[in-house]
Amino acid sequence: MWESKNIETNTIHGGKKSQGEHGPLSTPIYQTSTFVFDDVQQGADRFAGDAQGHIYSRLGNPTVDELEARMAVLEETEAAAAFGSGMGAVSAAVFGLLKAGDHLITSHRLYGCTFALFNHQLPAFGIEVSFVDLADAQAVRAAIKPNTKVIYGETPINPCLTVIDLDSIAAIGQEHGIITVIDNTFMSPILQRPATHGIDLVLHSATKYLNGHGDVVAGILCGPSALIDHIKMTTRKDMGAVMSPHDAWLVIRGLKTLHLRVQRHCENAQVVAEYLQGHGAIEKVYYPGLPDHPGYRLLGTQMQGAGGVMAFELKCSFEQAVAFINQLKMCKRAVSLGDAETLIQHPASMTHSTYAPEELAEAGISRTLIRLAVGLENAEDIKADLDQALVTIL
Ligand SMILES: C/C=C(/N=C/c1c(COP(=O)(O)O)cnc(C)c1O)C(=O)O
Repeated sequence: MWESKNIETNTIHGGKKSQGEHGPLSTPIYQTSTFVFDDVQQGADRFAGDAQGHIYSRLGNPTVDELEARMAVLEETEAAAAFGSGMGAVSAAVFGLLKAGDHLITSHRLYGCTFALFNHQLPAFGIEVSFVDLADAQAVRAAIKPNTKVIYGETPINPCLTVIDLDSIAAIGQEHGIITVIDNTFMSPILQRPATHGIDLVLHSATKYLNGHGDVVAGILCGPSALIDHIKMTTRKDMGAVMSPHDAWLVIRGLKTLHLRVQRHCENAQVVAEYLQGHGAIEKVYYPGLPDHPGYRLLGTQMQGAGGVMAFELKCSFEQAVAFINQLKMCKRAVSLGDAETLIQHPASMTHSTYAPEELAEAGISRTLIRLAVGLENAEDIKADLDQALVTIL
């Protein structure tokens, strides 16, 4: 298995197992639900963990195994587990690490369904949740209780791109014996590797940049072998949010161009963010690549680029903001991000509609906030499409 110190090479070769029986360059798709045993003893030994070998694709599949090996190399962790969606990874992680009576510290700013899981489902299972500003180390420390087991956050955060200092969160976790989990979806390992800052588990909606072509819903969790194996053999095996071998094959293919795509997303986003910041119809642009963004100071250290997603406030009414989005011709009105196409959406009524009005206000999500996931098109075309739509609200 070839491993380079250069992530650009590892997106192509890292974690690649042997060539296999016929030496295929492209990883074979093991499109099978189950695996045949030579005899009863072999089956029993595999179930008991006394023998290597596959049993059933909910427990592991050769194509999925290879994706997991590749992701562990890219995030610089011992192991990884693949899931049928990002939320599959989120739920397997928290239910694998927490039980009734435990306490989770998380952010009041999260992707909408993650917020809904933490705000509604976990308490129903007797798990206490505190929502704090994870960018405020004092607030995090103040929230710690004797039963605190996990600190969970995203950085940059969906949808306003708030940035959390990974070294600070990792230090708090290590000081107090609390497991830290960071959702790295908005960065990808190309721009940020939380485990290298001491974060225990790194999570992705592989639906986004990792796959990068808008044709897979998937999730990944990277971390120490002990934690990953525990989650695989409990909340993934028994809750069943497994990734299909075909989706694993598609994500492996996506990874091979990840470094090129992320670079282009960042270049385009910087051009578009600066264009928007200078436009008379724009109140505010939230993008870590702009000097006025609080996360700008972490560029070049924690983050090797500002990413492809930004949010902005329009100087207009809600109705005008809707008219602006509906006026766009090339940018696609769709949720998700990290795809070749530029995608635009309205968090308050879409990805973050799980937030109550007062919760939206606390998270800084207004009804005129728009999230833009900049794609791989020529940046001039993206600007031209935005420009022709913005004139409708000037
Ligand atoms: C429609 C979906 C969006 N996001 C999802 C998402 C997930 C959940 O990932 P799956 O969608 O379950 O793969 C996890 N973590 C983060 C930071 C996310 O943004 C969206 O924002 O547009």
